[in-house]
Amino acid sequence: MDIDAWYINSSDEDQRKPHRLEPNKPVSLDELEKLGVFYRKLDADIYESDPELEKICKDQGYTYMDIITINKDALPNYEEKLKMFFEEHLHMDDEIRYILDGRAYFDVRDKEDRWIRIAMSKGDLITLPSGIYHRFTLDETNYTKAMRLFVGEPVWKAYNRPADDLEIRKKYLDSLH
Ligand SMILES: CSCCC(=O)/C(O)=C/O
Ligand SMILES: [Fe+2]
Repeated sequence: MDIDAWYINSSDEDQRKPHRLEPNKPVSLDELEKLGVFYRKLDADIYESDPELEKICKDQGYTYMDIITINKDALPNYEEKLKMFFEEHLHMDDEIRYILDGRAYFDVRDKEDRWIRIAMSKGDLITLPSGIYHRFTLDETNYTKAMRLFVGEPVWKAYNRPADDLEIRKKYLDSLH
């Protein structure tokens, strides 16, 4: 399974640009898994009747799913939401997203607090663990459609950084040892 992830520079350029270092410093699936980030590729053309997706949901206990389309015309309060998604934050629960169409980036912090950018495109399913600092942005295509999965009723609340005193953050940091 292949993933395109890399360390980013800290330039103030448009967040939608790749922000690759020169030379590029890629991050492997193994390195991401050590941070608790899991990735897999599915066939998004058959998401409505995909036995593989059904099995994942059953095994992981994902009982909630909805679909969000993120572009200027489809998402109410588009600019405000994009700004919110790009604020560094964490959640009390895992963030599970399955890209059905379009492209986007998730950024996650590594153990040394450096940003890693993960390129997401059609068929990519990602799980970010509860307590990890992260953010989300569209890329320069300005469009993605994603399934959001959840165990039980969804809780969308984001805790912006600093949230270091939260138990979930401490638990996450402990899990890295
Ligand atoms: C692709 S869904 C929008 C992003 C989001 O829900 C979130 O919490 C980003 O961190
Ligand atoms: Fe999030």
